[in-house]
Amino acid sequence: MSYECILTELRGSGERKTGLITLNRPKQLNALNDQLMDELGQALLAFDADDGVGCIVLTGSERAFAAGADIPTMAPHDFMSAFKTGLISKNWETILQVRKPVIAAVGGFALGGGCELAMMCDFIIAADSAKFGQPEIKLGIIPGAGGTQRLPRAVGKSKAMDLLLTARMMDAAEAESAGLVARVVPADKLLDEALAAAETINGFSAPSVALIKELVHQAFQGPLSDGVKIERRYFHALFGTADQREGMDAFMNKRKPEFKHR
Ligand SMILES: CCCCCCCCCCCCC[C@H](O)CC(=O)SCCNC(=O)CCNC(=O)[C@H](O)C(C)(C)COP(=O)(O)OP(=O)(O)OC[C@H]1O[C@@H](n2cnc3c(N)ncnc32)[C@H](O)[C@@H]1OP(=O)(O)O
Repeated sequence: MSYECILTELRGSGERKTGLITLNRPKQLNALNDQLMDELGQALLAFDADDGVGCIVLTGSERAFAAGADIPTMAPHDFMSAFKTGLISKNWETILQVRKPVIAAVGGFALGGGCELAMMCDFIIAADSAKFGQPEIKLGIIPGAGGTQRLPRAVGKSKAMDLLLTARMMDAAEAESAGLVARVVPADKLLDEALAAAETINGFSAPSVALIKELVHQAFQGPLSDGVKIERRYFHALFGTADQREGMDAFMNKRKPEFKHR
């Protein structure tokens, strides 16, 4: 499949590869327009459906992961046109349908919709050059793709309010200490580190990987007691897989497991 606003390729040396998606509107700092998000949705769903793909890595350019929704696209709208069209691509939620891990490799600016997109991924590895923010208030609007909901859950109420109300950016170190980012790496090592993390995950049992992703997202949905109950059932269920037998046999026989991903 050829795209205009993104680049896609398969990376990795193992049986299960990593689907690498690079946002590719560098002149506009990867601003998210309809075409980019429609292409991103297609690429995400294609990698998710490919049994040869274990993980997906989403990245941008050195200067910007994404500087937000495309402002010239939004500017002409009024309430009714925004309300009727949903304003930006129907694909806003597509990334949330993906069952495989999506790692955001963020260098440079991740602002507005760019920060929201990164927060929709399963975890963020940031370059030391990364800057995060939700500066929508400067445009006379507010975040529209989960920024006011996911940011407080990631960094706490006070820091989220500070970032949302002052429109200031936070650098990679602050983002990591606040809990938004899993780890910070040198900018020139960002993609290597993200692909290495994906390669590690690709080697583990696919049912375990999928259930960990599903259960961590469940932790934000309901009461702890419900989440623990659901986790316990999935824990028991994995004892019905060949990979559980392979994983425990490999440990007891002091050898590397060869998971069959079932
Ligand atoms: C399939 C699943 C998809 C899931 C998608 C999930 C996300 C949903 C996406 C929709 C979200 C909608 C709701 C969202 O909350 C709303 C927003 O995002 S509003 C926009 C928020 N962002 C901003 O306000 C940042 C705007 N940009 C800047 O402040 C500055 O550009 C900068 C980033 C601080 C960099 O400044 P400089 O280094 O000085 O560089 P320039 O300003 O000269 O920029 C270079 C070049 O890029 C163009 N550009 C930058 N940002 C945008 C943008 N957001 N839209 C369009 N174009 C942008 C800028 O105009 C310059 O272009 P040039 O003038 O040279 O032609």
